[in-house]
Amino acid sequence: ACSSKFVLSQMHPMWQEPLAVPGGDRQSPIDIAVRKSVFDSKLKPLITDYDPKTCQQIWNNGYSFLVEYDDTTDKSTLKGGPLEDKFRLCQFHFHWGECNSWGSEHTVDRKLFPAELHLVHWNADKYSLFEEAVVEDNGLAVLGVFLKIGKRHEGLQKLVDALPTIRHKGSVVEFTKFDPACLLPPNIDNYWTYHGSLTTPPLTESVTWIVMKQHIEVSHDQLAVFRSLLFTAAEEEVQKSMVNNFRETQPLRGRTVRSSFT
Ligand SMILES: COc1ccc2c(ccc[n+]2C(=O)c2ccc(S(N)(=O)=O)cc2)c1
Ligand SMILES: [Zn+2]
Repeated sequence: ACSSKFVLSQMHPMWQEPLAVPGGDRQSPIDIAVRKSVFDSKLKPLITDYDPKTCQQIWNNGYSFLVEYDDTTDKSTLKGGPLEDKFRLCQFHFHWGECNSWGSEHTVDRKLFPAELHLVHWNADKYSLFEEAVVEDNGLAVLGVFLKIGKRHEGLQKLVDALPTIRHKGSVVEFTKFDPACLLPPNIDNYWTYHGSLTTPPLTESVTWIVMKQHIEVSHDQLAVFRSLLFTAAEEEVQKSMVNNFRETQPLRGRTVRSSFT
């Protein structure tokens, strides 16, 4: 039973009605219908080059928790795959459910995963700041990785151990020397890619999505710690558990999802 103070799985206002963007015809997330995706042999392998020294802090922004990187130089970058330019890593975060039956944003043939990792990058060849890139068609590239419940993820544990120190919205702690490459699946050459949007406000249609076919495994207990976070700030009367912070899948509107594998 949940204690009186904590209203569990209170749907966060932002997610009660998935906001529709007027005229938005490239919204995210989507369902990836595998048999309708089109193999594109011109898609190159993805090249990630992350420097753990650029890791700066971890904080609760009231939607998710973010691990933020210094993106003032080209130290942590993503290129290749569907991308023409070099993109800089600015942050990664997750989306998850109140239970292990759902929580991911993208689905694969309508299959839901318990959580989804997003590594957010912006086009440093064309723009000089994230804020500039976030409103441009080719401004952002987000790498999505599905999480499944299984064996404990050793690399994730450092992050899980920091979560109790950022329980409330607005809390920030220093977090350094974390290599986000440890959160990628062994094979990053098998992925789907399509043009979409941010999945939280401002929902701007500036994202080249690259969703990994291969998932990573985390333990039940590790994911349970995600759910101990709160949407609410310390001073708020009613505390709300940070769960179900995912957006519903959006209409494809004629888009094609390409695959890098057959
Ligand atoms: C211009 O005002 C902004 C711009 C971006 C904001 C934001 C608030 C939260 C997240 N963001 C994000 O940057 C953001 C939001 C969603 C995602 S997602 N889930 O990867 O699509 C990535 C990044 C406000
Ligand atoms: Zn996200």
